[in-house]
Amino acid sequence: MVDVGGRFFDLPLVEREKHMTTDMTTPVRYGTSFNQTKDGVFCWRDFLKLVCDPLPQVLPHWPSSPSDFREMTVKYSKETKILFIKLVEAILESLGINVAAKNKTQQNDDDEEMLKEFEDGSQLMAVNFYPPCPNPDLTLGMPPHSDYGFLTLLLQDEVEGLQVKCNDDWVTIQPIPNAFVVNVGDHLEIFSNGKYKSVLHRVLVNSLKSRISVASLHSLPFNSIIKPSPKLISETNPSLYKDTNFAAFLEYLKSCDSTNKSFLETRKLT
Ligand SMILES: O=C(O)CCC(=O)C(=O)O
Ligand SMILES: [Fe+2]
Repeated sequence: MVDVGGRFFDLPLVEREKHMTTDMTTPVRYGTSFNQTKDGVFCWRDFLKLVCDPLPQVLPHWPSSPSDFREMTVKYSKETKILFIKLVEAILESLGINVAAKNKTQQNDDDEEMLKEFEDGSQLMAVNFYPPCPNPDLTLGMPPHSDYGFLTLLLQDEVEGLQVKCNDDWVTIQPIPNAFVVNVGDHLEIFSNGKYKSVLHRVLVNSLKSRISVASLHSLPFNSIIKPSPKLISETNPSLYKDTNFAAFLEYLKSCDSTNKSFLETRKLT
């Protein structure tokens, strides 16, 4: 995926810019830091964002060049979805929401229903390309942010750049070949009523090497309400977050371009 993503960014600009749009709702969006007209903050990054579901509807919009792009990306998105579901099963179990139980009871039916919602969930893929930067100290590849979804499966090439905020320090995440970094997103923080914390991260650039990463963002279906799991709420454990949905998130993005975990902050009840 890193290879075919890299070949997309090697294409001439006329080919890439066919996918350039300011419409946030299209199934494919290309953007380049060298040709931004609106963004107040410039990041040293080009990106290609692909909505991955429903596949039959979105696929015809995906880039048809390089010629193997669609085939490779479909395969990759399906494999990452399978991994995401496995991780969700483990996370639900860790929260005491046991979907693997074999005994059929009303409760297990509800839990299986929940897993089905994740299987039908939304997936967005962001292929990020960070060109070498002559002044790496003056900019960032990506400013500090947390991902909005449930989990992000992030694949990086061998060039370091990703940093995660740990206590008050930025910690560089060394790339491990063919391994994923799994980032907790805002929706999981809300769903777990704060037991999991979404992670603040940013990307540094360097003057020598370009860098590629592929982020696969997963959450519940686009129309779902994201709220703390009722299984985790009681009189002694009240809900700490307001119900939210993607529409609220998109509204927020339109209304301001601020970074950090600020969307999540707007959803907190305390
Ligand atoms: O390039 C990276 O390592 C991180 C990318 C990222 O945070 C994102 O696409 O949301
Ligand atoms: Fe991110």
